[in-house]
Amino acid sequence: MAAPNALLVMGVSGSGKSTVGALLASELGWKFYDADDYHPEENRMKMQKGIALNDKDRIPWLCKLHDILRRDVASGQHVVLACSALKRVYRDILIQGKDDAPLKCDDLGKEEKPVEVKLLVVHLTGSFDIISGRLLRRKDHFMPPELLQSQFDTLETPSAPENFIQINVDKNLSEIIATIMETLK
Ligand SMILES: Nc1ncnc2c1ncn2[C@@H]1O[C@H](COP(=O)(O)OP(=O)(O)O)[C@@H](O)[C@H]1O
Ligand SMILES: O=C(O)[C@H](O)[C@@H](O)[C@H](O)[C@H](O)COP(=O)(O)O
Repeated sequence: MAAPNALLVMGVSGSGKSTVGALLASELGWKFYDADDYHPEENRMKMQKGIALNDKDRIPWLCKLHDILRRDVASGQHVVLACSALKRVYRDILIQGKDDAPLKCDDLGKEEKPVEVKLLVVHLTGSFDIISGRLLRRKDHFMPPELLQSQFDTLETPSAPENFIQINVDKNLSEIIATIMETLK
């Protein structure tokens, strides 16, 4: 694949997406988006109540994120997105949008030339024990640690032909960032 214009930092809740994504964006000088900031209030309330999201909850949210990625890429802006993107179909929506009605990602009108989101997926992977330990220590966050098992249950690990790397979250942050920077060289 040609050099990516967008990086997706994905994984279950507590895997380090927001932390790694923000550091990486700052290192690269790319724009950073945290998908958590784009959940509608209903989704946040649902998670706060300890109920896992389903496809119907997530798809409009992913479409909105696709629109943002495409808009930025079209203007020459490179982006880092931290987003759970647990299933393959969710990652496909981030790349291509979702054409079939009634959910329509394209609210931007017709562009003059096709815009391709060339995504490198960085999957932060780790054991349930390490990640749940981090979630239990994390303060002031709406996501209850009790939802972690459902995140592992939903997770579809990236596989070919997806353009991806996997990094274990037992590494420290500087090692993780260095690995990603090396991949981008
Ligand atoms: N590689 C790491 N080593 C140690 N702690 C980490 C690492 N990555 C993230 N953390 C910590 O783990 C917690 C969860 O990270 P966070 O970025 O909020 O995850 P996510 O966005 O995937 O939910 C935070 O308190 C963060 O500081
Ligand atoms: O698709 C989902 O179920 C959510 O996006 C979820 O995966 C995400 O993890 C929460 O928004 C909590 O946010 P943190 O990932 O920051 O814990």
